[in-house]
Amino acid sequence: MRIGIGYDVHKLVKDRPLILGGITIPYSLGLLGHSDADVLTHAIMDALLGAAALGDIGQHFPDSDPRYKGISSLELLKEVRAKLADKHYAVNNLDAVIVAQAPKLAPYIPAMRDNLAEILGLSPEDINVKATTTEHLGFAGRGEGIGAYAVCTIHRTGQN
Ligand SMILES: Nc1ccn([C@@H]2O[C@H](COP(=O)(O)O)[C@@H](O)[C@H]2O)c(=O)n1
Ligand SMILES: C[C@@]1(CO)OP(=O)(O)OP(=O)(O)OC[C@H]1O
Repeated sequence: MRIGIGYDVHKLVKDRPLILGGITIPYSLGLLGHSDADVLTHAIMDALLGAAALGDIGQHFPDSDPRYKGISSLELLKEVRAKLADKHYAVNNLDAVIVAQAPKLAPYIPAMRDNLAEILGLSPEDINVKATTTEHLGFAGRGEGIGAYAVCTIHRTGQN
């Protein structure tokens, strides 16, 4: 059994959609990035890559590469799953926290879990997503950005 951790932050700006776990959430602001800036999925990918000692998403999907401009982070997550499979690793479970003062995310979390589970070939029971405010403290509390943390465990499926 191996564990991994991921953390990411994106800035909230006007005229961008807010996409978390592949779900578009109605809000006046969205996250800025080269991809769709799905900060939750980014933290999860970094946790998975970390567990497999495969570096981080910036190394695999550089933000200088036009192939990734505007890409759905769920597409990148599929690639991360494949990269782990190439090294004979599969995911057991993951847990994540989205740090956002607003909007209220709880109603969207079941759909995020379903999306992530489908792509990772897991049951939604193997995926937990939580949300927290920071009680108006710091960049997230001021509504300047959204952060996400993720941890996961993976196991070997065969000989490396
Ligand atoms: N963007 C958010 C932040 C929090 N929640 C939910 O609200 C509950 C209370 O949050 P605190 O930061 O005051 O602990 C928490 O249980 C979250 O589920 C949310 O839905 N969206
Ligand atoms: C996801 C990638 C894809 O080019 O771009 P961004 O959306 O800017 O996200 P970031 O968290 O900065 O990670 C870098 C890249 O991997």
